Amino acid sequence: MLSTLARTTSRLAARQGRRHAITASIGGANQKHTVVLIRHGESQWNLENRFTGWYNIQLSSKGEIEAAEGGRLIHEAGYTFDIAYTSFLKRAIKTCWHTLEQTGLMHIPIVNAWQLNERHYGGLTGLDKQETVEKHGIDQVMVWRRSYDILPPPVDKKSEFYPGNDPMYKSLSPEELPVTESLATTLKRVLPYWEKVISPEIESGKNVLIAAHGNSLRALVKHLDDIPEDVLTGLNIPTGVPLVYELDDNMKVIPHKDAIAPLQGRYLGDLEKVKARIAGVAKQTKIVFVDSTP
Ligand SMILES: O=C(O)[C@@H](CO)OP(=O)(O)O
Repeated sequence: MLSTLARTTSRLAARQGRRHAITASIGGANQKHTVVLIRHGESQWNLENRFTGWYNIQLSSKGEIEAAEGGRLIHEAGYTFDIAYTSFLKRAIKTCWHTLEQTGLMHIPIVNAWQLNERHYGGLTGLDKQETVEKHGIDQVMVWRRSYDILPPPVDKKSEFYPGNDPMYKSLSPEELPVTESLATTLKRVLPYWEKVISPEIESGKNVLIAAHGNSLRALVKHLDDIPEDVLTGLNIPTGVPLVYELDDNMKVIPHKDAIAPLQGRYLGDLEKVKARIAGVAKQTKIVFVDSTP
């Protein structure tokens, strides 16, 4: 009993110390800013291995747990937020809620921005990723999944997967409604939102949480970490793992010693497990060897 109490007390002291360090650095001459990114927990279509994009699928039950676990890690590490940004999609919104619940911050403002949505997967939306490999070949599918600026085939404007048919997007102009997106075109909406809306809030001293998606976050970290296009193709972001960035006065990333290249921010949690989860994202499409021996 006593040892449990002692452990809890020392954990709380460490947490308070870290909180204090963050606050002190914000008040000092050399301001240091913190932003925490988190990809949503596993969705039902991640589980079913389907191209998702803007489809508004819910978290799987494992994804709910991953999101809460991500929030718990953030809380344990002592981070706190003044405002949270998320997309229009419920898998990211729910992840944001879980994070704020675990950190005791359900009262802070949450801003929903369509600009943080997942990249739109065009005509691939809803298709099984591995079946798509069997039909079109791994090289073609990897071009669609990870090339920087090659667009997947467009979605039919009559399809339920075209955002113009969803009342949720009625405030978007026709030019803003995608029929397909590459990472490059995703970046064209993520980056202005970061620069015009999120970054000024961080510069003003606010601690910010961003709960978003694999590819909208790949676009954001391309900018933050200045990742070249050919390196970005190999970057996968795992579900539900917090990714913490510390930024200097000029909003430049201060590299963390535990960062997994090409990122300079650090993932929270057991890094070996994080690496295994990153590999899991890459393995959603794989080459299948057919045994032709008689
Ligand atoms: O299907 C999607 O929308 C994304 C993220 O789940 O997949 P990928 O990792 O293949 O870009």
